[in-house]
Amino acid sequence: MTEKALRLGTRRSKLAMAQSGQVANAVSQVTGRPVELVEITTYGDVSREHLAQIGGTGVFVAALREALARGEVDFAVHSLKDLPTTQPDELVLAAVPEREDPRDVIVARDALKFTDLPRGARIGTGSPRRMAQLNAYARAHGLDIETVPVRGNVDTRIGFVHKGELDAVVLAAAGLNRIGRADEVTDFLSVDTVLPAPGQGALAIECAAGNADLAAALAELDDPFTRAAVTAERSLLAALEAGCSAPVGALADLLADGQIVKEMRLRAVVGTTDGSTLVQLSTTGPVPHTHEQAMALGRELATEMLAQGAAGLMGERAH
Ligand SMILES: NCc1[nH]cc(CCC(=O)O)c1CC(=O)O
Repeated sequence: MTEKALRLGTRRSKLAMAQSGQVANAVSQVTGRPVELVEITTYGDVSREHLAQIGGTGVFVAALREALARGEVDFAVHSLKDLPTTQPDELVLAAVPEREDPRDVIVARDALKFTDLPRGARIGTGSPRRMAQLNAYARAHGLDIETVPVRGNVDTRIGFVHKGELDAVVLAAAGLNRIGRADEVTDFLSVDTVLPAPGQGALAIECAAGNADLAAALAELDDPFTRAAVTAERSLLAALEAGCSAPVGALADLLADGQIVKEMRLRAVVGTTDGSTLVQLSTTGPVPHTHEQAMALGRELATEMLAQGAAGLMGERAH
């Protein structure tokens, strides 16, 4: 006889449904149980206000967490970059699966590359992080671009380009990959140009801390390197006291000598949205083996960035 289905709480957006569907398959493989999707509407899905205005952190996540806390669902899948850095005691990040491509990309008209955009090109992004770095690059390389705030799901954003209202939009590669629209990408932005959001490209699988059996089963989907990297990135974000809508980019990766992994590198940037000032730093350290070591890597880099004036560049604090 089949066991009772596990209930996976998910947002209804195409991206959320795609990533929940993929995780559902993986979870039913490791648990041997069927997984059913339970759709939950979040404030971030219904609000027409700009994300920065509604206060950033966690708007997509709160409703899913409430459903978990009420026991209406057994686990939830979040985009890690949308997850607040403070973890509620009653919930646990049971798994952080292997990360997808962390880069940002552009989808531009006429298959244009970022550096081939014509003078005065209008690029849609509502993200202060993307604005700051794109504008900084443009200033340094004599590009004349205008970043235009946009919001909405991936279809809406790409629609602005197809309708001719914008020359390009900036999106995360991972999101496009997950919804099967990777072929719309016209250029991949090097992380030397635009550092992604902390946690970008990674998913978080969360369940009740009290549900130890489920947490243990879900932990089979955890990728320790991804977990260490995103822990360092999010520790940096927390130490800067910035939220997910703050102009903070961060990416941790492994430095290898041939096949031998030597160190973890953490790169981070904070800047003003006009790109006039960036604080950009990098550090390397031993590959973290514990949560605390990964946290320390992020904290240490944040301390250096704050010493270089990072706090003054973040504008109004997201919470
Ligand atoms: N802010 C919305 C959001 N949250 C997660 C992703 C997809 C990429 C990911 O999982 O990191 C996106 C869309 C985007 O930024 O293009």
